[in-house]
Amino acid sequence: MSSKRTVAVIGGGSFGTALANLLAENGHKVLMWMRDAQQAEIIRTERQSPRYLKGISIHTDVEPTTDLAKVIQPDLLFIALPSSALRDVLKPIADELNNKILVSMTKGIEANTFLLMSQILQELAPQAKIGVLSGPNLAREIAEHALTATVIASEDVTVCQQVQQVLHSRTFRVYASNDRYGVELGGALKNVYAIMSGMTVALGMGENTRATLITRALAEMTRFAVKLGANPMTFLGLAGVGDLLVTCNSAKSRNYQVGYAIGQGLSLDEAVSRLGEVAEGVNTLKVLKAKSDELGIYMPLVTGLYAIIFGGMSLEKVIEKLMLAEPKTDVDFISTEGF
Ligand SMILES: NC(=O)C1=CN([C@@H]2O[C@H](COP(=O)(O)OP(=O)(O)OC[C@H]3O[C@@H](n4cnc5c(N)ncnc54)[C@H](OP(=O)(O)O)[C@@H]3O)[C@@H](O)[C@H]2O)C=CC1
Ligand SMILES: O=C(CO)COP(=O)(O)O
Repeated sequence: MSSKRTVAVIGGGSFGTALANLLAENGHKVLMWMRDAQQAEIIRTERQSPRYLKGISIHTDVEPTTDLAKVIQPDLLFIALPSSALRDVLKPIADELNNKILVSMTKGIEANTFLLMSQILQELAPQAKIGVLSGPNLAREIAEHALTATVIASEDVTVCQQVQQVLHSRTFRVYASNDRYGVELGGALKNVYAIMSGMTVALGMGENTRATLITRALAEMTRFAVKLGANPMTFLGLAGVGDLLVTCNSAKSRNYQVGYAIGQGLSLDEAVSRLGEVAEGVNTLKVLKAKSDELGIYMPLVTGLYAIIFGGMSLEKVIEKLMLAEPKTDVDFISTEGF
């Protein structure tokens, strides 16, 4: 059993709150930073979040705070901010983050730089020890104690060990990996395919279609990752196929919900504002399309979804292009040759 410590969580949305509860249930004191003082006060007094994870009680050892100087006191910090906010929130306190253990839970890619969140952390705090937590981890299911597994990825084995120690519980199992880049890339890329999957479900397209989509999505994201130097084997693990399966199959996934709403005929803006929470796949689709074009990587699903959402192409046209494209071989994506 791990020794009890004080741990910080930066970000008080669905995932930050679910993780803070897990840590507190394991006996740790948790400082949870959020930007909104009113939300913090409601959590303090009512032990419920007014916006996220409705109906979930927030443990009394989770202390909400809007004070960044206070939240950076512990040695171990989990970061659960949207990718669009991570750099801006942490930049003013970057110097204080050096020599800490920083674990990113954010599944996104920075626009313009194509940096993953742990790479931004490294840039901001070069002396920090960095890890990435990723896997099939729907926040609500974690908060409801559904049996869940995840991956902590870091080049530094002590980071993996410490995260396993503070988080392991009867309902939450943490596997270790040394492939930080692959684990993080898997978590970011799958959001795009979850949008697509939600769309096919809204359109009543059947189980053969969804199984094909998910399998070809795995091929496509692995092909992309291999071209960027990641280990394809990582994509067969929890942070690859595991996370792809859960988000492409669950109506609890916000990215799936955005796709579903678009499939019902809503515009992207309407779908995103109806959601009211972060759906990282929308930005990831843009940056992924730009990067795959730049590097000349064959990504027909990304190209097709981009054409529908940002190019005004009809779904029928995209389906026709995908189905009638040049014949290919099946498991081509593990090899770096021949495609
Ligand atoms: N939810 C899930 O199941 C999972 C989420 N993730 C990842 O975790 C990350 C966070 O997602 P999640 O917690 O679900 O998101 P939510 O939408 O539930 O919450 C977002 C949180 O970030 C805050 N926030 C938004 N913009 C800013 C900003 N500019 N500055 C400071 N704080 C801001 C929000 O505050 P406010 O309420 O004031 O707007 C809120 O506390 C995402 O990258 C997501 O992909 C990963 C695995 C599972
Ligand atoms: O990453 C997730 C589950 O692992 C959550 O996905 P959504 O952001 O689509 O809800």
